[in-house]
Amino acid sequence: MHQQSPTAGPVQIVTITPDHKFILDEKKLKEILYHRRAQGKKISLVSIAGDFRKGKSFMLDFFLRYLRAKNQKEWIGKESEPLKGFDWRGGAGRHTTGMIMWSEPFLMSLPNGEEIAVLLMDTQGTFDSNSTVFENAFIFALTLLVSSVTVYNIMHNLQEDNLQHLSFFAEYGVLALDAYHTSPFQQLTFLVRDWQFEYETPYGFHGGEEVLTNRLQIRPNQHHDLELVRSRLRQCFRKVNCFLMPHPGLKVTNRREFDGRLEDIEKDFKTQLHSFIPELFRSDNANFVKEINGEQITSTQLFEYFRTYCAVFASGELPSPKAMLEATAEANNLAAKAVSKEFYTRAMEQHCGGDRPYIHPNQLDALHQEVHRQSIEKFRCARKMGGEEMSQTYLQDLENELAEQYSNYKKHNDSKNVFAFSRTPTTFISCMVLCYIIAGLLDAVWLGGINFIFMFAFWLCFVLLSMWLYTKYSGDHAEIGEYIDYFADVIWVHGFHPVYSRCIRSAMRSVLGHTKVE
Ligand SMILES: Nc1nc2c(ncn2[C@@H]2O[C@H](COP(=O)(O)OP(=O)(O)OP(=O)(O)O)[C@@H](O)[C@H]2O)c(=O)[nH]1
Ligand SMILES: [Mg+2]
Repeated sequence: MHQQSPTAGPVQIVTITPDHKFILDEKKLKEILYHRRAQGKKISLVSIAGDFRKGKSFMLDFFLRYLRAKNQKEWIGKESEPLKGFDWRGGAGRHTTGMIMWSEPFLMSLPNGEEIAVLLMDTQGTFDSNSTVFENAFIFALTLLVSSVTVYNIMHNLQEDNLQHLSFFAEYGVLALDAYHTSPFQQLTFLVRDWQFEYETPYGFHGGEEVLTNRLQIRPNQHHDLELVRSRLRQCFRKVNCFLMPHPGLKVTNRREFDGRLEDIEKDFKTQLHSFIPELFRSDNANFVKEINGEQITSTQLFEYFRTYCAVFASGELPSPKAMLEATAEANNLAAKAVSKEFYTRAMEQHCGGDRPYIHPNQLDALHQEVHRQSIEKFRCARKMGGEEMSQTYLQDLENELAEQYSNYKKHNDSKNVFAFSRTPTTFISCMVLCYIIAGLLDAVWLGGINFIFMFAFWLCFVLLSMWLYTKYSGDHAEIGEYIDYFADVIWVHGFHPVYSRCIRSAMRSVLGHTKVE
């Protein structure tokens, strides 16, 4: 795990307006997901969702401490240190609004040594008096869709309404399961706060599993809806588990001046934090890395999913599970396209980016052909949802975008060619002068018979130079101009340049008076 910069902090990526519309801040989200530390890496997004005023942001700050401490045993911090990071506070009015992500990814290693980027996200609490049903559903849906691990924070007990809340997603999940044979959601962890029945069921994951099994049991004569949610939940979430957390103590809940310091928190709570958080961030958990359609995705892809899902929800109504499935397929193609385009850009930047010198147009073209081929191949090989027809549309888009990028690289490369622009006429004029002098000298020593060779070279240079001038100033037959440039390059590199460098070196030797100038 890497050191975070001192400016790292919470960033609002989704804002909810007073008229209950939401706005995705693509620029800020892009800054996080395209952070240099996350580039090209697989991603894990751990989020927390649930009712308002139930200690979600507070809990996230402990996640933050764990990730910052780089696996140290004493990750939980000092006894008198205030708890900071995602904003949390006491009181009855809701605090977090929209969706908030930590500005920098954390790095973790998978058991096979591969580094992945881990992100944290806080969400607006549901069911406060200001938010609408759609708002709640939107927050919850988007969180589940983009996260690899969602912590569903609930108070006191796992109740029927908590399960009902998930019924819509279960329906979508089953649809996706039928269509693509892979479960769309990964890990759902119920986190029961203030568990009061420790005498009956112990704190921790073991107790949680007991409660969960009990609640998910299908009983005879149960209402059809209740039965459906239960049967589907385990099907469409790849992992569902539950953790029972003790009450943190009265100083935490009742004191206005409580600032999150550990010395004010009950020992039981701290002990359970030690068992909950390291387990939640276990990198050998198969569901830790975000997957869509059975493929582990990178941060670039996640960005496309975010955008597409937000566009689907923009109508202001919760879309049907079928529409969500279509959106996922669309996002899946968009993400594959983004990865291929990123590959193309990165490879081209390496060879002809802003800080690279001018390269010959033929060389640039050969580079483009090869990188383009690989980029298209990458798109074709990516697992895509939505069938061949949908993927063809996106392939065409990719082709167009790559062609546009190539034309920009060409223009940029040409603009670096100031010297090369003057090199062609300089070379030809020098050749002509040289040929003319040699022909004159030969004439003077009565060897005029072989003059025709030099006069031929003279006129050849003259014709090439005229043609070159014509192509440059008229803009016609640009490829002929490029060939002439190439020919002049060859003469320059193999003829003039070595002679010229040798002259400079010997001139320097004679000026400096020693022989070791290279
Ligand atoms: N009862 C109880 N209170 C807690 C717990 N953890 C933190 N709190 C307190 O709950 C209050 C709200 O904490 P936040 O983290 O801001 O809660 P939140 O769920 O993020 O609230 P919203 O952002 O408004 O949705 C604070 O006073 C915390 O001290 C807990 O486990 N149980
Ligand atoms: Mg909060």
